[in-house]
Amino acid sequence: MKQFTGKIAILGSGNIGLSLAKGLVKAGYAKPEQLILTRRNIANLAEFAALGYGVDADNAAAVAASDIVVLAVLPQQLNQLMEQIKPATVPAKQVFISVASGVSCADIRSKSYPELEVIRAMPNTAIAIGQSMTCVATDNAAAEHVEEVCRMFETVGAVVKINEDLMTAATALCACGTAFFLRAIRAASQGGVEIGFHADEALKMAVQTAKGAADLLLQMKSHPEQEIDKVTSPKGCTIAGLNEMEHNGFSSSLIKGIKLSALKAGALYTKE
Ligand SMILES: NC(=O)C1=CN([C@@H]2O[C@H](COP(=O)(O)OP(=O)(O)OC[C@H]3O[C@@H](n4cnc5c(N)ncnc54)[C@H](O)[C@@H]3O)[C@@H](O)[C@H]2O)C=CC1
Ligand SMILES: O=C(O)[C@@H]1CCC=N1
Repeated sequence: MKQFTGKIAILGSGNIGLSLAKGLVKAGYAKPEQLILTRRNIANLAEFAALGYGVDADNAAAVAASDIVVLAVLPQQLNQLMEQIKPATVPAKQVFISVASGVSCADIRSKSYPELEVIRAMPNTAIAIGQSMTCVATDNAAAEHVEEVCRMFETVGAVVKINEDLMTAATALCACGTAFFLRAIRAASQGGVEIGFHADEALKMAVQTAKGAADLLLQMKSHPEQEIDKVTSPKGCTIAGLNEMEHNGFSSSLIKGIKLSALKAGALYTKE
């Protein structure tokens, strides 16, 4: 794998920013010294500084020193951040990647320069361990820069290029999705406790069962229902449990939750 040779600023190193930083270093895409992490309170980044990561409270200085700038603040914090970094932004030098939900490439340019190249990326927190599902979209970036950004995210998981108008849908399905599947695993483990396992064993069993189910789809390239049909023996216990879950709205509640998250993702940002 070709290592990136430039500098990457991650502005707003909270949950997703730090997950990205850890993932890129773990994958060997960049060394800690090639990353500059910013955060309002950099005391919270002391353990990263000790590991050799660049840490700075000054967003503009971080941008000035970087080739790739990752915007990883909350949508409601973005306008202020763009104001802070405008003096250091040089469109011919830096490519901007925004992971902020509900903020378009055009919104970002409207707070910066019209020629700024902006690529949106929607990863999830599994990026820290190289298992993200990252969706990438742009409305103006050069093909070579999009390819570099895809290469970067491919080192830390799977990448799909999508149209920008599907970015809020990607947020709900893939980024919020991590929490949805985790809650499903937690609920399964609670069921396991009720039928006789200690909490730690129940969780371990539920986690491995979920991992095996996901891997069946990935490795066999089959449809979930094909695999479900292999589990549900006639008059058996699986179909009894599964139908009971469906009578209680299992699929419906997931679908409704994903639709609501997508609506909310599209309404997180206020232009002014
Ligand atoms: N958490 C997740 O799983 C994902 C989050 N996102 C998006 O990533 C963005 C960040 O989300 P989280 O990491 O969850 O939030 P967070 O609150 O954990 O991280 C945001 C960080 O930005 C810092 N910050 C705020 N203003 C700043 C400024 N002017 N300069 C420097 N640092 C500043 C905050 O101190 C905080 O540490 C959001 O836009 C969210 O929509 C996208 C995909 C997944
Ligand atoms: O909950 C949120 O708003 C962010 C965006 C996707 C995941 N976390």
